[in-house]
Amino acid sequence: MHRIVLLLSSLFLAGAVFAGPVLANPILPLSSALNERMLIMKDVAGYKAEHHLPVEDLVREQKVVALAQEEARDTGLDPQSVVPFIQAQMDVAKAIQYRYLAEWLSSPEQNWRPKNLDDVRKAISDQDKVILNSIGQRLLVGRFSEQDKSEISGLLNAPNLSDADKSHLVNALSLIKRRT
Ligand SMILES: O=C(O)C(=O)C[C@]1(C(=O)O)C=C[C@@H](O)C=C1
Repeated sequence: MHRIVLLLSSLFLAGAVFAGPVLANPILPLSSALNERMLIMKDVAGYKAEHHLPVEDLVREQKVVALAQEEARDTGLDPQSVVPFIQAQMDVAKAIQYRYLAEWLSSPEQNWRPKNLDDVRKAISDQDKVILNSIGQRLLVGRFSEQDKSEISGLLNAPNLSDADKSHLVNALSLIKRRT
């Protein structure tokens, strides 16, 4: 009986120890929002291919940066420190789109139509909010460690994403600071 009580209480303690950090750890929601953002690039590339639009849209990029800086302020992040990260996300987004376009030259996508660009851009902004919020939460308990960076890299799995893209993203991510 004594042993059972001991076993149950140690299981309970182990649960308590694990439950806290796992629930409080924003690395999973952060990585899945990063993946979601990159997955959306298939629709962006498809729409641009259909409408003969260039991948790079610098006017849109300025808007994305401005929206992110606003979100950063609301989340307690230093708005200036998010700029290299947001730019890295857009660099990677462009690289992914170019890879889709290259792929479609020899194997066009069958029975598939891209979503409307306005809807897709709304979805991108929504993911940016989730991403910046998770980063804000994570920075409340300290900076991103090397282990966090490699954990995030390991969770990034969107199609057409290279290892160099992953490093570019996580390196820029670790430059983000909270507002002082
Ligand atoms: O909205 C677009 O047109 C995109 O291609 C997406 C995105 C982004 O990542 O937010 C990427 C590249 C463009 O230059 C502008 C914005």
